[in-house]
Amino acid sequence: MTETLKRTLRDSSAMRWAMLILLSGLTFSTYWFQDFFSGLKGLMGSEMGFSSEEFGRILALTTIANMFGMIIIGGIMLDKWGIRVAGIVFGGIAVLGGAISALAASGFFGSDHGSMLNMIIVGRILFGSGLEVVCVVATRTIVKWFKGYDLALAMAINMGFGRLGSAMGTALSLDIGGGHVSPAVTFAATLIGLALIMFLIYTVFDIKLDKQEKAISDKSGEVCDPEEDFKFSDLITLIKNKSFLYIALLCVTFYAAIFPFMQYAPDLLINKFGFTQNLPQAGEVILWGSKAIGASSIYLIFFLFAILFAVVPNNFENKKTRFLFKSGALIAFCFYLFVMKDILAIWLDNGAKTASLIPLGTIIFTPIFGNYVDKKGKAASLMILGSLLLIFAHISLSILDNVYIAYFGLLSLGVAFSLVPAAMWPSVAKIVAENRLGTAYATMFTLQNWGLFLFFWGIGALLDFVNQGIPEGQPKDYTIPILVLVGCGFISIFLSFLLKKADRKQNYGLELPSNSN
Ligand SMILES: C[C@H](N)C(=O)N[C@@H](CCCCN)C(=O)O
Repeated sequence: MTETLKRTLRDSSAMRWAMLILLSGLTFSTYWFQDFFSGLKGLMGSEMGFSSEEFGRILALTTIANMFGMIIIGGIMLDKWGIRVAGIVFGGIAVLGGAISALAASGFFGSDHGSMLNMIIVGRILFGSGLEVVCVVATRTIVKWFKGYDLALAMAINMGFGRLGSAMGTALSLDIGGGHVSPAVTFAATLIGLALIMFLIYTVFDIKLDKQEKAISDKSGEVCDPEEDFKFSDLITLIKNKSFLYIALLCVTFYAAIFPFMQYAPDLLINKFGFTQNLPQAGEVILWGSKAIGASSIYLIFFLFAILFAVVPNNFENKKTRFLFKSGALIAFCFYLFVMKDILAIWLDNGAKTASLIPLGTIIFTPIFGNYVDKKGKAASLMILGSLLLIFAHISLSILDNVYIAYFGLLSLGVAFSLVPAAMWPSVAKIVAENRLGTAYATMFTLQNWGLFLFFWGIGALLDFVNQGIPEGQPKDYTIPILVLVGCGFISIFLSFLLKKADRKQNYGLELPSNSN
């Protein structure tokens, strides 16, 4: 687009990506807070005396307000108040929830088992409502800025920030806590506070964009598709739409097999495959830290240049440039792996750090698949493939006992966890009109929370049930709790096929490139 055609902030690519980063702070920090307990499960048992069932209860009750309509209420507020107010209010609720959980874990409300457990749960319920509505706000905001411009890629990058938060929360919480739960909870809650400040900065630009768009529509008499208020009849209409119904159910079964699994994955790797949860010595931390920071900074500089290079218009038109860029990226990555090899070896021995590779891997894969969906389409087929990988992953981590196959299982879980979301979320924007997207995402997230509730709690309770009589600290058998998730994979495949079939009839173009719409 030439300068003369740039009418608003959203027509500048630099501005769009900058807004995405400001917005993604909330995604990063809320996902961190959602997942960081997974790395602390063992410690929560030994330090606070929480059983697997209680651990599962904390996670499950995070979803309780959402199951009974909180996300829908948030969606209605979003429609009424707009992105800015809804983001601030629900981001604020997440901060408040985080703060209550942090105070509870520090013993502020009482240091007995019951007070700690109950008040952590109160904090998590508030946090959970904030997390989900913030996610709807983020999605709505991305559509506002990126419609017509690499929407799937932008959504994938936003999810990448979320996954980075999950990965870092899982991998580093034990180290951040220094062997205690409370500092790790305080750190996680502080992150959400900082992200809210980033969102406040975002709102300044959002106001400016609204003013520019209003001025343009006043001048030209253009009438924009108005955002319509939530009506319950919309819900009925949505659910009656077969493609929407299948994708919403797929969202339930697919995420039920992934998010709950991730909360238990570090403990599973420790119990089933003998991974460690040892904290490194102070000297080792300094040595690895300096090595990792050195190598990562060099790689980051290279990476920033690559991005700069990539955003210069028409750079990739040239075949030779493209080849040079790709070879440079590969050489830099090999160098990076070489420098980091000792750290990687230790990383791959630690349960929480290995489990963090699942969300970490999705950061690379999700934008690649997002870009593929933008350019080539095939969203429904990719959801089928993702569900197949999910089945392989859970079989390899439950009934099989080989650690190398388990690594493959984790890898395929990472690919599935990239493929399905990269294809699913932009597809919703094809099935549902833009002014109904808030309702659509809120409905999907509500249903998804029912599945999460069941499996967050169910896995913990089943784990206690099948390991009755085994004292804390002795290896637990995870076979049956994880095998149950294979069932979710089979239902996901079935739903993906139904979706593909329904799309053929309803012609939403799920198999077509997004950028052609
Ligand atoms: C946590 C939330 N309910 C969720 O499902 N998040 C999705 C991403 C949704 C993005 C929609 N644009 C996830 O895969 O994390």
